[in-house]
Amino acid sequence: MATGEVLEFHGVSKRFGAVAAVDDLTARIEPGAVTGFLGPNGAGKTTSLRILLGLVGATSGLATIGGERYRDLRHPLRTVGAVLESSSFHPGRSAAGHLRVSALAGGIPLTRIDETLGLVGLADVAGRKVGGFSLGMRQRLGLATALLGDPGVLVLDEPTNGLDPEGIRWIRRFLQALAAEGRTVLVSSHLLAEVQQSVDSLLIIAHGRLVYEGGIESVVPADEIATVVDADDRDALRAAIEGAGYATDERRTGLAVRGADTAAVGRIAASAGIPLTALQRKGPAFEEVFLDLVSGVRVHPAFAPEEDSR
Ligand SMILES: Nc1ncnc2c1ncn2[C@@H]1O[C@H](COP(=O)(O)OP(=O)(O)OP(=O)(O)O)[C@@H](O)[C@H]1O
Repeated sequence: MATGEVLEFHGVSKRFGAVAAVDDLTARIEPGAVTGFLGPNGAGKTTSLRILLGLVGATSGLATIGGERYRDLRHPLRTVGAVLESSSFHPGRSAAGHLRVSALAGGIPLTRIDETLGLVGLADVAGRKVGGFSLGMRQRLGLATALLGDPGVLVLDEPTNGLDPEGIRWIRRFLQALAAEGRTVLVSSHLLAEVQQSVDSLLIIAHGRLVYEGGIESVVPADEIATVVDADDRDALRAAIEGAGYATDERRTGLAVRGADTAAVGRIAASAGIPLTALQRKGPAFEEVFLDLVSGVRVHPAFAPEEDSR
């Protein structure tokens, strides 16, 4: 069984002439989770992934997979699988034929061909020419190629680009299952909604710089979130919430609870046996915070310049 590896960027920068495509990127990606690499077009995601995979050299800094640079890995195809683009298949070759070429080149047992085709749901079309494949089928074939060596690390650049909702849902579940097996899954996207629903952890990059690193639930700072909740027995509800350690504020529409999300407040009410008449989240939307972070209007506390402590 493949084991996930930690991925690390240590002060990675890449310049293309006057353009700083990646600017002093330091980040750590853990196994056992799907990590989203989110940023607008041109933010530097693809360049960062290419540096990690040894396809382009960094101007400075170091990117490692399990502590090693890609080029120093003893078994690269068994360590990391990548899908960077989906259009590079020879149209006249079958799906199985493609995997055969990759398996032979990588010294991977040919029995993996049928196994990976089965994994990605292409077993029935193994002998069909790729020229007639839909975009979704090509994405699946790209994934099958990446999985041939049963790697513990998967790196995918915009895997849901151009897919229909069913294809997006399939990839999302597939990646979550791979992470649940303990693999490291890093997936880039410029689509906020996509990442928001499908990743456990998040890196946000803008103009080559990291502007957020952490759990998806912490993107909106907890102290900006409030929950407004109400019950026929408002006094009992207030007592239960305050008993759980949260302060409440009386509003016309109910009690405002700072620093607690709807799930937390709902749980408190349920365990106190209080039926709710309203439960509503208040505070900035994830998208609003994301746009502020990438435009620089907002700086996440962890990335704020150090304050003068005098
Ligand atoms: N080979 C190259 N030569 C010159 N400039 C480049 C090269 N590759 C990338 N760039 C520039 O570096 C910056 C970052 O590009 P990159 O492709 O890494 O961004 P991205 O976040 O992956 O964007 P997208 O979502 O559009 O793919 C852009 O300004 C891009 O034009």
